[in-house]
Amino acid sequence: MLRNSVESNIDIEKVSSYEELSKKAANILVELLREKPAANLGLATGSTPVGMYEQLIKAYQEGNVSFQDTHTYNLDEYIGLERSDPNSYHYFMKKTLFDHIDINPDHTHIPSGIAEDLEEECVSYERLIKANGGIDIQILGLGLNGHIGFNEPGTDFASRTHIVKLAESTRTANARFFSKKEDVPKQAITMGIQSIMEAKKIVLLAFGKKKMDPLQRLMKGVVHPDFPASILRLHPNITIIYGE
Ligand SMILES: N[C@@H]1[C@@H](O)[C@H](O)[C@@H](COP(=O)(O)O)O[C@@H]1O
Repeated sequence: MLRNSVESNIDIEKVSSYEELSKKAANILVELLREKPAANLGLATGSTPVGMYEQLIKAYQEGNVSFQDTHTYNLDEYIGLERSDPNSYHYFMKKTLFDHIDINPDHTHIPSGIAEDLEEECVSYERLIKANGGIDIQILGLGLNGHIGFNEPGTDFASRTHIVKLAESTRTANARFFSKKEDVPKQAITMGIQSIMEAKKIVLLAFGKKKMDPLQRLMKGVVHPDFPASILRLHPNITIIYGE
């Protein structure tokens, strides 16, 4: 699919600090949860949403929000890392958010990268999201090569949860969290592009100079699998919060 000039209805908000980005993003989720405490949140890892998680914890501690009835679905996980591995996204989410709020651990869902049958894991993860009514708001970061979740360039726009081979550039970008690049897994399990596009609302966060080129490409480039995030322009309800 190639499209050059897509009329876009993106709600785009520029911020002047990372703190402002984090507060705005957290507020969107807090507002949703006040209206719909049993909402399904689609969550992301990476460094960009960390400040938003801090704000959510603060909102919880101040009594402004509860997660008791909330369900969460994470985008992705590395293949082969135990849940207790500090580099796994299970560990990241537990330490960064879940351990600090009143969410029921049984309501937090992350694809398993150590499932015996990974293909079956993909199918059941998709099924789980659907069975619970779909994602109300999906938080996304932006990979430098346009990846969303771990959907690397070339991923079919119709993809659902699947297993991916990570791009070398992604392994290099994420090596900062590992002691050496060779330790970065070569594969991951990720919600697909179609699974992401089915979220009722998407909030994409991008902060820092190096994210400005990919963001520009998302906003103005050709909508094409070579740059997976470009598909987001076709989502009917997307907010982008960015700053540098
Ligand atoms: N799988 C994650 C993505 O979901 C995330 O958006 C991206 C950007 O991360 P950061 O926010 O650290 O730049 O990193 C990883 O590859």
